[in-house]
Amino acid sequence: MAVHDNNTHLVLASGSPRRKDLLAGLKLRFKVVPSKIDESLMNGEQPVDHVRRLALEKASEVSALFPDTWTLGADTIVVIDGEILGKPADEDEARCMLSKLAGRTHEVYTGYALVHSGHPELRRIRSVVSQVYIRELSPTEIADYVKTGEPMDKAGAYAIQGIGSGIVQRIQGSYTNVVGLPLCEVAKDLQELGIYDFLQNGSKNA
Ligand SMILES: Cc1cn([C@H]2C[C@H](O)[C@@H](COP(=O)(O)OP(=O)(O)OP(=O)(O)O)O2)c(=O)[nH]c1=O
Repeated sequence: MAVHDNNTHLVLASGSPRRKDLLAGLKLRFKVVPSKIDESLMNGEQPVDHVRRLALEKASEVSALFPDTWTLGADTIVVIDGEILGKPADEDEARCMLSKLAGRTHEVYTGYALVHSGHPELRRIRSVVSQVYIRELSPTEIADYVKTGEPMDKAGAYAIQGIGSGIVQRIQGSYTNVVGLPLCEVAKDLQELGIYDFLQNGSKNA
């Protein structure tokens, strides 16, 4: 069954510069089209269900615009004591999130969905979890970090790939999953779907 042709590319359904940078690292041919879905939590929704649902909604919304094309959507959250932390609404919330995370281990979940507009039965929806330990932080350290602005568009109010690398003491699991896209798992899925080499090399393998 042919699920690609010479014009095939991947669409990344995301406005996250981190996801774009991560995917670019795989040297795949892709274009970026952000989704506009509502990312609210549903009552009683578990972390895994939440990230998988949002990843699928993001991918599906954008996929509808691109016939016969693969689309990738993703969603990342931080979870501590069963509480889901998304992106902080303001600096107060960012300080509050960082106080909860300081001196503790938390989980980072990223869900991702790969959907093909012409072959809905081929879709893949997965989630990956990593553990992150953030060192003890004084209120002044938290306030200073929030003032940098970096926490504001990041789940859990920190960026492991940025200034936040100075407060992450250790992680267990996938690093790219924490940044926003588990590349090893995504690459494996693209390989299993038979499009990884094609997306890297263009028509060479078509
Ligand atoms: C924990 C963590 C999250 N993040 C980012 C990744 C995501 O961009 C963001 C989580 O928000 P998301 O809602 O997953 O993504 P987004 O709104 O930025 O982009 P889109 O929905 O269009 O795909 O947090 C980091 O950059 N570094 C980190 O260490």
